[in-house]
Amino acid sequence: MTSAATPATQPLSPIAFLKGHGTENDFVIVPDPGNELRLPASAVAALCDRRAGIGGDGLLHVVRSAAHPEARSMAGEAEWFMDYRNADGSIAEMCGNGVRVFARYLQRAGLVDAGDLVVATRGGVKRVHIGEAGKDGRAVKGGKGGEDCEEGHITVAMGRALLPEAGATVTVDGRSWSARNVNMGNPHAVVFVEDLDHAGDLHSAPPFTPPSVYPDGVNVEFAADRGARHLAVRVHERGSGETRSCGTGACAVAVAAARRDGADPAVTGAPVTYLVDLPGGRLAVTEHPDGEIEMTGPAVIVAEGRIDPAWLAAV
Ligand SMILES: N[C@@H](CCC[C@H](N)C(=O)O)C(=O)O
Repeated sequence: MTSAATPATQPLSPIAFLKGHGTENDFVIVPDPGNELRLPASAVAALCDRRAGIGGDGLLHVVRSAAHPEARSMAGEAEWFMDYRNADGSIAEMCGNGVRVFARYLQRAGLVDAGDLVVATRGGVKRVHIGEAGKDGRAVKGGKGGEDCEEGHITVAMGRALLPEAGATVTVDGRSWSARNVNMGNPHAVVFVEDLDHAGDLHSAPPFTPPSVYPDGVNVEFAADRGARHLAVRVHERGSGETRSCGTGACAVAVAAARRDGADPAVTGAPVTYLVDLPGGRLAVTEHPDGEIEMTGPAVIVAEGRIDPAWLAAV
């Protein structure tokens, strides 16, 4: 995680924001096409504060790629850059639920239509497909907020997973498990447990992971089998704490489960799909023989409003 480069002054007029979520992983969305806002870590943390701010697991800063130093090189491919921040203000490479909500915002704002688009992220350019209401064959049935999602589900080509050989140990409240190390652009430690309650109270006892293996921190997923290619997951996110869902985490769990189950698509030549149930809803994750991972789920905008610029400048 690094710190953000931001302009020195804040505009004085009210700043537009929206609030949205994907399987209850919730975000403050701040449209800023020209990258004119000053959003240091303290401002992001204040906006994401659930009592003194708007509240969210993270913030989606919506910027034209050409206007952001970290995205300029992707501007020829992708017009929009998802400048993603965790709730504590730290920067992450990728956010799977965030990129669906980001696409939903672009659609709602009339900046893109349903169908295919590309979004620039710190983890590279991601291909996104916005399904049309009621007729998209990729809809995930049975998920909370799933089939009822008005505007259709959104599928993201998340890229390939890296599976470093070096494993790690995850410790919660004196109990330890060996974890599978999976990188989805951002780091994940996946632990298989028999019962998700074994992860305990992740708020008061967050997981400990060795800094020698994860010097920049890590997202930790606890996964339990629910049936054939069907998993239930709880997640403790780097920079945000326990959240109700994590898209990159669901992908990491699905890949780790496929390797555990001897279902590596690169070997079998057949795609493999896992349903991943998180406290906030269901995601479907498909790994293809070329290694590409597709994640499908809902994305909802719930509100929009204005931020007081004087308040933001003072936090
Ligand atoms: N909730 C996200 C992941 C957000 C970033 C993560 N906390 C990190 O620091 O890597 C998702 O849906 O993938």
